[in-house]
Amino acid sequence: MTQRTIGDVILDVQNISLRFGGVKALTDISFDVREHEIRSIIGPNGAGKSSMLNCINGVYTPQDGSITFRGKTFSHMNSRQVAEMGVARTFQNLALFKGMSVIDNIMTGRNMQIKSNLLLQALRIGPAQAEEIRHREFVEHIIDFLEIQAWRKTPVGQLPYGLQKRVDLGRALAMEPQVLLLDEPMAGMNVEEKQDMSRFILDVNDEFGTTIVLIEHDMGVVMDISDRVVVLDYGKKIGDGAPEEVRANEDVIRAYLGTTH
Ligand SMILES: Nc1ncnc2c1ncn2[C@@H]1O[C@H](COP(=O)(O)OP(=O)(O)OP(=O)(O)O)[C@@H](O)[C@H]1O
Repeated sequence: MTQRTIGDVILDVQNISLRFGGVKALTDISFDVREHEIRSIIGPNGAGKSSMLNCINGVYTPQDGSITFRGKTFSHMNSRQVAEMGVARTFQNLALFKGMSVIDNIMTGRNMQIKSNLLLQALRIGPAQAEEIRHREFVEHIIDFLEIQAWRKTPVGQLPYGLQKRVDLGRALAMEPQVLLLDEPMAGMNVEEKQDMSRFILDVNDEFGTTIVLIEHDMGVVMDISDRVVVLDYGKKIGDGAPEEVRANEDVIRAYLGTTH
């Protein structure tokens, strides 16, 4: 990996417990994420990875614990409020508008940044026009960065899966997040697509300075690109540290031996 400066703690997860009826999805989970870091959460199926991401994202409200983002602690915040604080995410099952073009899908990520009122936007006059031009420029920059110029006007539903994942990343980047949550960005990809996506994640982290929290099943990818890794198993944290540390952790080895990962 290139030499990057990892900063102070930007996201602090403290003693999070989450239950669904009798199911304990997460039990007393604590970990932190430092500014500019690539931090991964791994674990076998049903370990609690998506639940953890959904707590950070404001989709689920944990019964216990707190999450502090840039010094602000929240336990009851909805997804929109979390997004406004600077946390964006991509989805395991793509959440794109299949009939809309690549550009228009990425533009939806700019919605929160648009300040002018709806009528001015609809008429494209005055400040709304200037604003639209600015947003459009930013979106074009993302399109160039993700090397998807050739498909700018193509409806997203017509693109191969790997490219759709890239558009989803573009939509999240359009929000100019400080922290980007990636939910299995390589799921369903072939080797080449995985290599491309790994490179884009590293470049986003490097060039945009975005802090990244990543859930991923492909252990090879995780170990290659992460600064630190949290390991969950049955909703409990069983490992936390640099990739080489986690790889040598007996509990982690045991948890993975019984699975297909
Ligand atoms: N909305 C829900 N309602 C009830 N139980 C849930 C809900 N979401 C998750 N769970 C349960 O919580 C546990 C953790 O699930 P979660 O999806 O967070 O794991 P995961 O590590 O992301 O799994 P996978 O790798 O298969 O996506 C599982 O037992 C799951 O069945």
